[in-house]
Amino acid sequence: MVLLGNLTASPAATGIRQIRQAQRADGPASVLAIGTANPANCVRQDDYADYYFGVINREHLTKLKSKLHRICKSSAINKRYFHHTEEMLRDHPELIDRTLPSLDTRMAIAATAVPELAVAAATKAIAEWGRPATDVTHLVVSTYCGAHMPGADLRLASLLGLAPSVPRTMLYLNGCNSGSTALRVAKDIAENNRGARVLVVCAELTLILLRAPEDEADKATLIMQALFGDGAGAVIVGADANRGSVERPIFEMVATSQTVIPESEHAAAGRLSENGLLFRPAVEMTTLIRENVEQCLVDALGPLGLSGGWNRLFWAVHPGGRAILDGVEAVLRLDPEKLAASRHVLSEFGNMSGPTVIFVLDEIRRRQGEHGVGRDGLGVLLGLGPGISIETIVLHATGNY
Ligand SMILES: CC(=O)CC(=O)SCCNC(=O)CCNC(=O)[C@H](O)C(C)(C)COP(=O)(O)OP(=O)(O)OC[C@H]1O[C@@H](n2cnc3c(N)ncnc32)[C@H](O)[C@@H]1OP(=O)(O)O
Repeated sequence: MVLLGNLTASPAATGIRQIRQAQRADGPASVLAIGTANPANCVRQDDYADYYFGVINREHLTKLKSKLHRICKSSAINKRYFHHTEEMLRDHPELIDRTLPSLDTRMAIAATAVPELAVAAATKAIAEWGRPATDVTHLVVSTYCGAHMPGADLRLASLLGLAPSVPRTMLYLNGCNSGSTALRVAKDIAENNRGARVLVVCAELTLILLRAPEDEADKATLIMQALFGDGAGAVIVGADANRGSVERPIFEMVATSQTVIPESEHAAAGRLSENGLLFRPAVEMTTLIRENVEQCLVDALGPLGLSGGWNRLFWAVHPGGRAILDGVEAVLRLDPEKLAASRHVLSEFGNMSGPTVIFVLDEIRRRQGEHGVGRDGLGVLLGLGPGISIETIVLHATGNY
C-alpha cells in the first residue's frame, strides 16, 4: 500500500495516467456500418419437410414428417438459406447417417465455407463504412461452425488483406448470443484504444447441426432442423468518428450487460461430438425466458434509469423462435411494431444464431426508425443464448440511417 501511495503521487504515476488517458477514446463506441450475407441455397419453409425427409432418406417416418410440416407452418418462418446442397449431402452420406462419424467432414467444409461467408458480409460492411479494409485495427470473429487453429479469423484477415499486426479475437461456440457478445467485446476494444476500428463478424453454417432424427420420438432434432438457417453479419465498431469524415455513427453503444437465468444450464446446452454439434433447446426454454426476462432487464437497465415503460425503447431481440418472441412481447407488454424487425428477420432467414441480431439491427435502420424507434432514440439489443444467458446492449439511434 505504501508503495502504491508513493507511486500515485510520483511523477512516474502522472506520466502513466497521461499515457492511459491518451490511449483511450473520448466518446462511446458506435456501430459505423453493417453488412450481411447468406449462401445461395434458399429453401421455402412450406417445402422444408419434403426437402428434409427427402435428403435424409427417411420418407417412411410419415408421422414425424407431418409433425415437422406442422412445426414449420407455425414457425413464422418463410424461407431459410443453407450452404449445404442436396448434391453435397449425396456426396457425404455421413452428414446425415448418425452411425457414421462426420466431424472431420463438417470441419473440412467449414474451414473454407465459414471464412468465405464472413468475407461476403465484411466486404459489404467495409464498403458502407467508406474507408479501406487496411484501416481496420482489430478483428473479432465468432462461429459455432468449426474449431480450427488458426481459426476462421486468420483466413478472413488474409482474404480481406488486413495487416498481420491486426489483433484478432476468435470466439467459438458462444451459441445464439455470440452476436451480442462479439459486439460487447468490440465496444470495450474501441473505447480502450483511441482510433480503433473493430471489424466484428459472426458467421454460422447449420451444416454443423444437420442430422436425421434419432427415432420417431426425437422432437428436439426436428425443432433444430425447422428453425436454424445460415448467415453472416458484420459490423464496424469505433469511437470518436471524425466530423466531416466519411464515417457515420448509426447506433451509439451506451452500455452492456450479461446475466444468467438461475438454474437454467440444462435448457440450452450443446457439445461437439463425432456427429457434429449436438444442441438441444429444452421445451421449457421459452417459459424460462418468459418468466425471467423482465427481472433481468430491470436489474440491467434500472441503474441507467431505463427500466419499465418498455415501449419507450426500440428493441432488437434475438428471434430464437416464434414462441420466444411471443413470450418477450407478452411479458414486456410491447406494442406489435416493437418486434417487427425481429419477426421480419425470423421470417426471411430463420434463426441464424449469432448473426441474427446483426440482421435485426440492419432491418431497424433500413426502416429508418419508422417503426418502433421512440423520440429519444434509445433501444435495447437483447441477446439470448446458452446459459441461459441474457445479454443487453443499450443503443442510441443517431438518426444516421
Ligand atoms: C436461447 C438460445 O440458446 C438461443 C436460441 O435461439 S436456441 C433456439 C431457441 N428456440 C426454441 O427453442 C424454439 C422455441 N419454440 C417455438 O418457437 C415454437 O415452439 C415452435 C415454432 C418451434 C413450434 O410452435 P407450435 O407448433 O406452435 O407448437 P409447440 O406446441 O410449441 O411445439 C410443437 C411440438 O414440438 C414440441 N417442441 C417444442 N419445442 C420443443 C423442444 N425444444 N424440444 C422438443 N420438443 C419441442 C412440442 O412439445 C410439440 O410437440 P407435440 O406436437 O407432440 O405436442
